[in-house]
Amino acid sequence: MRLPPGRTRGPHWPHYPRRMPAQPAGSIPSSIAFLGPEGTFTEAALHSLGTHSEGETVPAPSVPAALAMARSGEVDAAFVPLENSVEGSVSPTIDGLAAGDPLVITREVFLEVDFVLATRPGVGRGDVRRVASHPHALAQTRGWVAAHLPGAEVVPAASTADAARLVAEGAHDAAICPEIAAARYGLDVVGTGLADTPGAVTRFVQVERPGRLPAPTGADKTTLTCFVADRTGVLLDLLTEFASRGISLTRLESRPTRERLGVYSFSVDCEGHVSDRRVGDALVALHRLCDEVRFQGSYPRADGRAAAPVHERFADGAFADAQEWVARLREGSAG
Ligand SMILES: O=C(O)C(=O)C[C@]1(C(=O)O)C=C[C@@H](O)C=C1
Repeated sequence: MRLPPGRTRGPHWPHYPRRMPAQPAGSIPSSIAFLGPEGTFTEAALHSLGTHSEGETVPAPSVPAALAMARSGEVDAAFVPLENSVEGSVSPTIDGLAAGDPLVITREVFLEVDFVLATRPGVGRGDVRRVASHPHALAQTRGWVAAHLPGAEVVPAASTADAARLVAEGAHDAAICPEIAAARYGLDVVGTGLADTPGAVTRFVQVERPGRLPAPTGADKTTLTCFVADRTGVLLDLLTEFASRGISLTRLESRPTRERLGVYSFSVDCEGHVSDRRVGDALVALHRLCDEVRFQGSYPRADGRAAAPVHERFADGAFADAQEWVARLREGSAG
């Protein structure tokens, strides 16, 4: 099962891991930091786009480090995991985008993830006493590890590829990682199909300093973080602004603000682009309602799902008509 020596990248990149269909072109920054080291799912997702040569992609040791590189201008963009269909959101990304200098999402990519067990040549599955991986990967393979490596110590690593690198250095016995990471660090694959839920998908995002807003495509998403006062019904008020304009949410979660226990912000993905009148109108309302709304980008959706049909009541023309009507009233006309 071991890949031939030296076969790290190249012919197998386009084939594995599998990218989800309907990837939009998006904007192409010239340098991009990704959660590294080489061999992570994040790197695989980035390369699956086929838009970057190796020299333009820079491995970062962590999600906060990748975001810091984009904020400082050391690179044009960062590419990081945001959520997984089994394990949920990647909190260093959600929280890292909600605080600090603004960054906006300009592209999303979905990648199916599955894991292998990788060891140094000669170390069998029965020899594994310490197994390492990224916490999200450990969570997605908990059942497999309990069944096949009972009693092994489970150690978190900065990424799946970092776990593979540490195994190659002798720090741990085995890594749970992508097959490409096993190949990259010269490890043997001694177990495949480790995911407890086959077909799991991770969503990755490209983020940049504000300045480039991807053009609307008709199938877009907008991401926001809403900071609200701690008062009864505020979440209902917030949701009403979307529902009353026919805007479907694709993700909603609360995150602690770190101010004190019980004070949360809401991280929201909704359908539509800020240049759609209904989305712009909802943002106007949220700006009034919330202590702060952080706009985190409008970008083409890449999950292959069609946008929910927009009722004519919520189409751009309906908003334009209504605004013109009010303008006429303000000029003294009867409407
Ligand atoms: O460690 C990696 O390979 C990553 O790209 C990170 C990450 C994550 O953050 O969830 C990405 C996909 C998998 O779910 C496991 C780990």
